[in-house]
Amino acid sequence: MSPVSDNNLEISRRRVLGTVGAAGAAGLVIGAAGGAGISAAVSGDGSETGKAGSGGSTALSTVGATEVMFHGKHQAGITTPLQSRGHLVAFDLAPGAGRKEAAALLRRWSATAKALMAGRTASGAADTGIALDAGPSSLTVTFGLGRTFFDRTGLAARRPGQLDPLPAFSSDALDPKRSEGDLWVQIGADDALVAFHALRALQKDAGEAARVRWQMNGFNRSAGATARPMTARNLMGQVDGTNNPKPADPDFDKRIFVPQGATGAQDWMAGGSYAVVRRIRMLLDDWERLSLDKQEKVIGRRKSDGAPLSGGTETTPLDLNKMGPDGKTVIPDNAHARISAPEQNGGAAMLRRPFSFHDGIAADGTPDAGLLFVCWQADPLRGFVPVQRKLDRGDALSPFLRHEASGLFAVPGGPAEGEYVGQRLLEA
Ligand SMILES: C=CC1=C(C)c2cc3[nH]c(cc4nc(cc5[nH]c(cc1n2)c(C)c5CCC(=O)O)C(CCC(=O)O)=C4C)c(C)c3C=C
Ligand SMILES: [Fe+2]
Repeated sequence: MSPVSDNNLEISRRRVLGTVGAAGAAGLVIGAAGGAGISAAVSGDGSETGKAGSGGSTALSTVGATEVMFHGKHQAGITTPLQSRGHLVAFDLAPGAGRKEAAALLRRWSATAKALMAGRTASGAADTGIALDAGPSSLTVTFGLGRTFFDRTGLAARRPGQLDPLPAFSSDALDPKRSEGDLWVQIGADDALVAFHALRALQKDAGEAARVRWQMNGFNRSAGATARPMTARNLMGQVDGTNNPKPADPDFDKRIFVPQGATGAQDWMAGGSYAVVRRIRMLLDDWERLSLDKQEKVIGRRKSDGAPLSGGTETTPLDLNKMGPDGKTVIPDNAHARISAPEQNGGAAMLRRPFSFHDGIAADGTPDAGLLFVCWQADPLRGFVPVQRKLDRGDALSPFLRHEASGLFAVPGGPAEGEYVGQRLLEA
């Protein structure tokens, strides 16, 4: 088994253990801190996970029993392996709600997230019962704060410069109603009911303090759908995620997380990260009209297995200088993988952790489908922004995409035991 991305690395470990689990202990606990490593195997009889096995003594499957820790250096849902279901939801604080209400809300949300991620029922809001019988199913709940949060709570002086608005890009067709927001929540789980249950519980917890501004639903391939752990595919059919930074890379933490010793306006962000969220519609009818050869040239990689057009396997580094018999570079000058590569962007890198979306068929008959692109970095000005600027100028993929919504959120570090997310900002 050759892991091909950090996500797959983790998935492969999980599945190796999961195979063992089928014959014995079935559940796993995944730590939220630093690389989502597996910290322990737990019994699958339900004693560790609350709801698990409530209907009898049958052990949960590995998918159901896998638990991601709420507490840790970083919030869960950043380096956690991709889950098969996702909800992204942004809230605005209600008129009149300020710092006190925001602190109480984040305290309530943290308590609910912790309980649900452990497979227990929600206590704050009456539990809806949607997730009864299921285990934690790798549920993660990740909380972020938007630029406007700091004005609403009187904390503008502590707003990091990293939350300055993203520049406008020529290919943007952004809908402000589906963009930004005071607060952002990313929910991921390997079970659709567990994910929806968390969404409902958090929405109820918001009570009078905050209202939903926008919500988007996404998905990835289900755990166990492939014969061996593989990098995900997107709705264009491409293997997507291969060249993500890996937790084992020496500069991974520096690139993705705000340093622990951060000072000034950033001190409360130590261990945190910045999420750029883009709803990117794929113009699938146009894309699917391209021949396979043209599709592969647009990306610079083979569609079948994600290998670079310059040769090798999926994990072989791109040879950007390799020339073809026609005297042109084998990976075209405007290929997406070339233009977005860190070596073409002064080292700019980000951790891409997307969900696909499909919201039915639009009035013109085209699928309203694409990518809920979520990327993580210590500083968007050294991650998303330079790369998107470059893509905006000459990416062969751009004609097949439409950026429909955008958000930038500060995602505080993981809460210590007894803490809620954002406490270091709100109670300083
Ligand atoms: C600004 C950042 C990026 C946006 C927006 C983006 C959109 C986007 N990408 C794909 C498909 C693929 N992207 C791939 C690689 C890749 N993409 C970005 C950045 C953005 N993509 C980076 C930094 C990289 C890695 C480059 C490298 O280091 O080699 C690939 C190739 C496989 C891989 O490495 O993941 C594909 C395929 C789509 C469909 C899309 C918008 C919908
Ligand atoms: Fe990309």
